[in-house]
Amino acid sequence: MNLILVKIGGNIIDNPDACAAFLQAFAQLPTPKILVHGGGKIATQTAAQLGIETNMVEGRRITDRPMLDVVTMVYGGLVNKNLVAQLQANGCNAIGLTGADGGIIRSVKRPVKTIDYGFVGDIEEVNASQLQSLLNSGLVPVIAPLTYSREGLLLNTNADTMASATAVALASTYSVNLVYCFEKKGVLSDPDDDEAVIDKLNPATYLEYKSTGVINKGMIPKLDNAFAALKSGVDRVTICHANDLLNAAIGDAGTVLTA
Ligand SMILES: Nc1ncnc2c1ncn2[C@@H]1O[C@H](COP(=O)(O)OP(=O)(O)O)[C@@H](O)[C@H]1O
Ligand SMILES: CC(=O)N[C@@H](CCC(=O)OP(=O)(O)O)C(=O)O
Repeated sequence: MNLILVKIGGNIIDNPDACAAFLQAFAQLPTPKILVHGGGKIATQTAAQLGIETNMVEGRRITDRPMLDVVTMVYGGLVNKNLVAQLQANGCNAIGLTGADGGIIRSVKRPVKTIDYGFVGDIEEVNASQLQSLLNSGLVPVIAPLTYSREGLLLNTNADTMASATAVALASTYSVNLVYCFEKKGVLSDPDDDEAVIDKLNPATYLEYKSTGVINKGMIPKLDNAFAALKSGVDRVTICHANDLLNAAIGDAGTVLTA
C-alpha cells in the first residue's frame, strides 16, 4: 500500500495565504497520509517577542529551558492546532500529535560534545504500529517537531529529521513517498535563480554542489535527511515548492532524489 508523508517548513507556515493553499492541496491527497511540520521561523519570532534570543548551530536550535517552553507552546500548540483546524475545514480528518502523544517518537537528549544543544532530541525509535493504527482508523496524523525521552523530557527535534525517521519506520509496511515542501521550486543549481531547479539529484552530484557552496545552509541537513531516507527503504523522495505538492506527489515537480 502507498503512503504519502509530507513535510512542510516554517517559511510557508508563517505565510497565511501560502499555508492555506498548501493545506487545501494536502487535503486532496489520497489516504493514508501524514503531515510533519516545522515552524522554526515562528518560534524565533515568538522568542524575540518574549525577549529570548535565538542561537542556531548547523541548522539546529540551541534549546535552553526558556526556549524549550517557547517551542513547546509554538510547535505543539499554536502551529499544530491551527494546521489541524484548517485541515478539518478542508474535510481532512487530521489529528495533531507531538512525538510524545501515543509514544510515537522517542529520542535521547543530545549528548554534550563541543556544543551543548540543550533540550534537543536525537530520535531513537518511531512507533510505527501506533501510527499504523491511527492511519487504519482513517485519521491523518499531523506531527509537531517535539519528541520525548525515557526520562520524561520533551525535546526539540528538527522537523526534517522527524519526517525522514518516520518515513523510514513506515517503509517496511508501506511504499512511502516522502515530499519535502518549502518556499522554492526545488534544489537550485544557482541560488540566485529560482527557476534553476535540479530535476534529479544523486549523492555524487549533491557532494559537488555542496563543495562549491551552491547547496548550503538549511538545504544541507534537509538533503542529508532525504538521502538517508532513500537509502533506508523509502520509495521516493522529492523536494518541491509547497504550491507544487499535487504534481510532486506524482513525480511531476521539484527535485527527485536518486540513489
Ligand atoms: N541550492 C539550494 N537550493 C534551494 N535552496 C537552498 C539551496 N542552498 C541553500 N538553500 C536554502 O535552504 C533553505 C531551506 O532550508 P530550511 O530553511 O531548513 O527549510 P525549511 O523551511 O523547509 O525547514 C532555503 O530557504 C534556501 O535558502
Ligand atoms: C532542534 C531544532 O533545530 N529544531 C527545530 C524544529 C523546527 C523545525 O525544524 O522547523 P523548520 O522545518 O521550519 O525549520 C527548530 O527549533 O528550529
